[in-house]
Amino acid sequence: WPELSLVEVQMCQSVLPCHANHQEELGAGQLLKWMDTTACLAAERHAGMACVTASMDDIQFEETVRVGQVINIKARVNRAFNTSMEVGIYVTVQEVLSGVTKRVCVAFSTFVAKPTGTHKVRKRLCQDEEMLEYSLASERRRLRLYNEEAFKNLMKDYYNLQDKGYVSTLTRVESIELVLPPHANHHGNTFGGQIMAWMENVATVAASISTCRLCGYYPSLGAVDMFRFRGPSSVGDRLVFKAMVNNAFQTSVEVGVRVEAYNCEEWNEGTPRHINSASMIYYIPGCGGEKKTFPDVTYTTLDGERRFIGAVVRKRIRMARYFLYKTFSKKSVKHAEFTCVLQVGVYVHEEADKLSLKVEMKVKTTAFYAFSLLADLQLRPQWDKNYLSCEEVEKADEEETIYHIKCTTVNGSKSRDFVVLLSKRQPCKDGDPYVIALRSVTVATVPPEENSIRSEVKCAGFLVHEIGYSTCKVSYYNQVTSGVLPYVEGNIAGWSKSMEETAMSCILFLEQDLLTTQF
Ligand SMILES: CCCC(=O)SCCNC(=O)CCNC(=O)[C@H](O)C(C)(C)COP(=O)(O)OP(=O)(O)OC[C@H]1O[C@@H](n2cnc3c(N)ncnc32)[C@H](O)[C@@H]1OP(=O)(O)O
Repeated sequence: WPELSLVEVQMCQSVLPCHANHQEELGAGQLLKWMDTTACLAAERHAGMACVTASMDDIQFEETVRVGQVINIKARVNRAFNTSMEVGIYVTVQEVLSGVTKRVCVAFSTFVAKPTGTHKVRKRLCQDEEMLEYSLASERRRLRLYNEEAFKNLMKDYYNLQDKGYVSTLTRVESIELVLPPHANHHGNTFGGQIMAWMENVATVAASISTCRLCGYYPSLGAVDMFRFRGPSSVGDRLVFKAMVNNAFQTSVEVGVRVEAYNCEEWNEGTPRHINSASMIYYIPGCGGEKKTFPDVTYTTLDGERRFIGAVVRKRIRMARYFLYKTFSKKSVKHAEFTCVLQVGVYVHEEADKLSLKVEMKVKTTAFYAFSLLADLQLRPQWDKNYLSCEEVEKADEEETIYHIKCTTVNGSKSRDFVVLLSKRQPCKDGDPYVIALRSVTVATVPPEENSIRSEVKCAGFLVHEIGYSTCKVSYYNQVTSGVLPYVEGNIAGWSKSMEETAMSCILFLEQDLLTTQF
């Protein structure tokens, strides 16, 4: 056996019928409990003192675990900050007879040393092979501490057009638990994992109302959104769990759960403490890995609307984080719709280490007009604030021109420049789009400059479709390279809306130009 280091803890559990649901599958709540306990033991081992769970990042469950299999949970302190630590949790399942092992999920929890706010945890020295995880831990910390603000910012821009579907309040579930000593640690605090297990319990009932009653299928928990433990609860508290379906997407539903705690006094006065809120994402497993579709949901109250739109925003942020985590682990194949704000839609497609972006814009101008303006790259600094300047280098023929683009600096690094060939084509027949394609080229007349990083555009451009009288759809595509990434990473991670802003500015440019030409 390799020695476990002082920052690692491992737990092994045989999955018994008492851990499983009626379908003989391990309940996600039970798994979350084991994960939280293992991670807490790793944190306490490193800190040398008691710790509490502050948060658990998004988790995607990749495998169903069944009775008779063996679960292995490995938790390791990736990085110690000030009074908090990030613990990485790696869960696998093993088929006992064959020995085949599969990954169930990877999660990241933050633990804070207790008593909180006073005890700094010692920094951890790491080996070379741990350096990547160590650096990524601080990136993840940035994402999780910014999560609520990113959510609030994005909420301002979303609206809903859907008015059909079953009313979400039909799925409302409420349950109560009394915290007893077996539910708490030796300080009397309710275990975070126990709270997550109770939350999963009510969320599953709410999801089942929408799936079993309306479609005749049992739901499975596919992912949990970031959990934040807002405040402690302890032995003797009554915990009230309220769950409801917030929104249904094509093959998933989001269930929101709110937890309120009352001690005896608060119980008599009816003044609860809000200690936790989380969102859980369910799907209906079909045959051959296909997922079944869910019926639409709608709402009748303002609170319902807030939850409905909130689910769309959380999906966007979750997909952004998922992409970043997957990039770290080099495993991919994902297609995600990011936003649909006003006339702009932003999409990402990720496949085999390639990330592509698509921005769709609905523009009130003719396709030919939009095409003519977009095909003149020297006009782009007027609407794209990342472009400092763009000069024509060479015109090969009517359809092909080489440009030198100078871009702004990002994240304090040097500015970047690109030398690109722009090729434009008009439609051959009705229904075909106008095409503008961009890719990097090397030309002797524009050598790399010392104060700028020469970067690459692999495959980018615009497709312009006529969609009616004086209206067109402009789709912008970009296969993201390391040179382009700094300009779009804020969008991918969910903390910036620069792509939507640039798209809005492009729409204004294309539409205003038409106005000034007409009058
Ligand atoms: C298996 C046994 C373990 C358990 O189950 S423990 C029971 C479940 N957990 C709980 O009851 C904790 C309840 N929550 C709390 O007590 C407080 O909210 C908590 C976590 C102490 C944070 O209190 P605050 O007043 O916000 O403290 P603070 O602003 O001084 O921050 C202290 C350190 O915590 C970090 N933190 C706060 N909220 C976070 C979050 N959502 N995600 C990740 N990290 C977070 C914060 O960055 C700070 O870290 P650092 O000192 O800079 O290293």
